[in-house]
Amino acid sequence: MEDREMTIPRALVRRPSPRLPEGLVTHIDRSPVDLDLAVRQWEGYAAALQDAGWTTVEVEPAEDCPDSVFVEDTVVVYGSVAVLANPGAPERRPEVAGTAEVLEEHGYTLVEIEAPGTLDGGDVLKHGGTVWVGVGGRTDVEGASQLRAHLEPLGADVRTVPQTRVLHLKSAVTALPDGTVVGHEPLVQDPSVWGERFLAVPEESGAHVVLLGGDRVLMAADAPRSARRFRERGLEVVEVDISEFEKLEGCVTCLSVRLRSLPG
Ligand SMILES: NC(=O)NCCC[C@H](N)C(=O)O
Repeated sequence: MEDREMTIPRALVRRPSPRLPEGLVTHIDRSPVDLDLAVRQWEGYAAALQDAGWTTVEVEPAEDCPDSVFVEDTVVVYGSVAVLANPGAPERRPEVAGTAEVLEEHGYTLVEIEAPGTLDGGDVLKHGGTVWVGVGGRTDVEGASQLRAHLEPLGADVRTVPQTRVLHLKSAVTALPDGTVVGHEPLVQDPSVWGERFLAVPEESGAHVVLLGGDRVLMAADAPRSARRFRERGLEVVEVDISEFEKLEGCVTCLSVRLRSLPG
């Protein structure tokens, strides 16, 4: 790995569309989204990444795509390969082209999930060499099997996980730096998938962490009891208010794509 890759971690982000308040809701009731507040929260989120040493790279805004701020759903990055998603919600498919453009400019090898398979990046949890894919919501069996075909030659161990209680797998579980998988139990279909590695957290948003590097994690501000538990485990927790995105079933994870080993 080149020095530059080691020293400049980058994260893709995408400015909210003016049509954000029209974003999809599936598992919760719709409530009004304050666009101005959402933009301020998005800026706060990007600033938190930057404060933690990440260079943010903006994907061209997609003004006609209400959900485009949730950039994570458009791609799965693994090493130097970017697997372009085929989002399970047809309305979101036009979002993928902008992400592809930026990743191509940055030297990634692009491959894609092809119809009839569907896959959203939010259904893919990676840690170490293991990749868990939530199947049953926006991602289907065919999409997961195409992802496996792309990633197994790269050495990934790809495992499918049933997932229907929330929008995406990473709305239910994410991983702490040491590989502990955290989830709010009522929303996790089958915690036994993770065995001893599973840690229950008391709040829904407590299950959503973005790894910022080292022992530092980013999470939403509305899970203070989970944040306390993480601090007790020795983690440094950065909290951001993302209330307007949560009204559209968004989490901290879905607002960026972290590029840990940028090629070229
Ligand atoms: N990865 C994520 O959790 N993405 C959130 C997407 C929310 C958006 N309103 C959607 O339904 O697609």
